[in-house]
Amino acid sequence: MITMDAIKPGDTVLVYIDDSRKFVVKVTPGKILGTDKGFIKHEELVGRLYGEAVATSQGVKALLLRPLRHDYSSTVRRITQIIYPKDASLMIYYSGVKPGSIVGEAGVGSGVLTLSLAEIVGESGLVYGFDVNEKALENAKEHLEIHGLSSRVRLVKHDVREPLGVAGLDAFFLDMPDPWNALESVYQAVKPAGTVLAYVPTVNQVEKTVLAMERHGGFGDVHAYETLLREYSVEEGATRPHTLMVGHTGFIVFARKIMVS
Ligand SMILES: C[S@@+](CC[C@H](N)C(=O)[O-])C[C@H]1O[C@@H](n2cnc3c(N)ncnc32)[C@H](O)[C@@H]1O
Repeated sequence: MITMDAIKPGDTVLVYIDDSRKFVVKVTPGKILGTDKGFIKHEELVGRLYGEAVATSQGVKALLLRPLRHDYSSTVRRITQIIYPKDASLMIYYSGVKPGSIVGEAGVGSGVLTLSLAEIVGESGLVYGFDVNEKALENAKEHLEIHGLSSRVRLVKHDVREPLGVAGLDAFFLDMPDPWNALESVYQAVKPAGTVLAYVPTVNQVEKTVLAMERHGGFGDVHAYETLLREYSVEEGATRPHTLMVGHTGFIVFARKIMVS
């Protein structure tokens, strides 16, 4: 028999009105979700099933969904540029990160990638999230708590261009202006054959990162990628790509740690 979980206090729910009105709430009776399409009292969610719809105070339909990884980018409070799902998904896929992995990340920024990594490494894994900005760490902490993922992440205020004080990591993710200056500290933190993924917005940064990896000598299987994702408008007899798309986000550099002889 298939059992369906009813929403209870403390659960995390994605309240979806439309693509520009998605809200993550930790269900807390007494609290209210306010939107420009009306409000919903949290207690109205308790006992509902995921997948059900409720009406806002203005009678607008809102779906009750489970937050997925690609919802993080549209629901976190953005205090920095973020990594989009099309890039985060490829980076995570190439990294080999899985349940039980121990990974590093810098900078944490708005925490979009941190949330996905925390979800993937599971209860037995760990994410070290480094950032020089205290506000970024506080913001990420708040989001991790809402999603019940705090225990899987250690947030550390630290400049990753300096030694990290951790070793044996399975993978390291870099999203910072000058990843080439963090290569030695990342090299020391990652285990042999571990993966390193850098995300940079310009081709100049790609070149600097790849050339620095070559000069360093401790990185092999180095590649640079760009991802393009195009959504379609589906209408009978008139299905076609959306007129507008996200034309540019950033580039991804992939490498594996190799032993320096
Ligand atoms: C673009 S944001 C990262 C966004 C994040 N990946 C996300 O998806 O939300 C870049 C972050 O790197 C941090 N940063 C810059 N240089 C750093 C360094 N040397 N060490 C650690 N963090 C650094 C900044 O403070 C900023 O929060």
